[in-house]
Amino acid sequence: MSQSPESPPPNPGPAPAPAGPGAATSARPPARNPGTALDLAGVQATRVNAAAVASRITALAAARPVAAAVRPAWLMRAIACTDLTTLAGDDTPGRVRRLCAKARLPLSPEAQTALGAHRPLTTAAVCVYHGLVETAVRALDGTGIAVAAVSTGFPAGLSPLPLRIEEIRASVAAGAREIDVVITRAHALTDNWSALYDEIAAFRDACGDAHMKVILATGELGSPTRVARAALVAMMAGADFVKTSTGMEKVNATLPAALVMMRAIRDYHARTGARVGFKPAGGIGSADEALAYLVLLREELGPEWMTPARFRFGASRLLGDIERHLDLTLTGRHASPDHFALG
Ligand SMILES: O=C[C@H](O)COP(=O)(O)O
Repeated sequence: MSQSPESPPPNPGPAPAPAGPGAATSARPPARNPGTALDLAGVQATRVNAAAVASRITALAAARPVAAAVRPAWLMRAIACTDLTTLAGDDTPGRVRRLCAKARLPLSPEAQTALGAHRPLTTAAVCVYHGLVETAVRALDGTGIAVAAVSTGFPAGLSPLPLRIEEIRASVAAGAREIDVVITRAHALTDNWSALYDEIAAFRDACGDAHMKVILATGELGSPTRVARAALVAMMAGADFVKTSTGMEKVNATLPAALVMMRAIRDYHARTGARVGFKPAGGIGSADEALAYLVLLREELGPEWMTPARFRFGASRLLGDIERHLDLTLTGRHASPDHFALG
């Protein structure tokens, strides 16, 4: 198993996606990744050429941008694929309820109509710490918007394993339909792939019917090869999504890390037929960044991944910037930076 970012598919530029704004905000993937046995030889054989990754990302930046005519549809797709997140020490039930109100109505009905949305637009999920899961579940009741909980001693993931597993179970019992788990980085950093596999498999078992996103903390893994190997191990252990970052590392989501993870997802799909989702998270705050990730996603994994079932942004600030962009499209005037503060 090897990645070959040095030979990317031809770059067609971002052909306008019939984004179907507001489409399918159901947060549940159509089928889960059952996982496989740990293929240690396959993991160890995986190597990534960092220079080739960099050159692919440079080429992407130089390609033509998403055409102005279809930017609103792409940006509404970004909203539909967002896990609207608050993960702060001073989170309160009131803040989470306001965030949930924003998740239910990320753009005004008038704006949605003017932008051509075919059905009501919502975010895919609201992502909170365990202690606020019940508040979010109540606030989102009847909407179909999932509550995602960060569990397993987020963000460092260094609490005792039984406590991390218990935290997952508690979040599921409280109503979380999605669980974002963090890996023990030391397992990846010491090439202890079997320990990493066992840990993630135990997390998956504790998740039960809740879908599991595995956070690799790519900024702490040291090399793209290690990112690719960790992503593969996570998928073999049953990850429904692989996610870049907690938002708390010094380096969070990056396009190079995203490319490496998308290629790992592609490899895994080719080997098993399972379509694992991808979630870039941490530090993604602008509409232009969101478009860059969506273009990369479309080129690397194809349009069938451009759905909340297989793609999410983990973001606390992104929605505000997308709103400003869409407002500019509609009014021709720039809103003040704090006009769309929440989200
Ligand atoms: O999982 C999501 C991240 O924690 C969000 O990070 P952010 O606050 O930098 O957008």
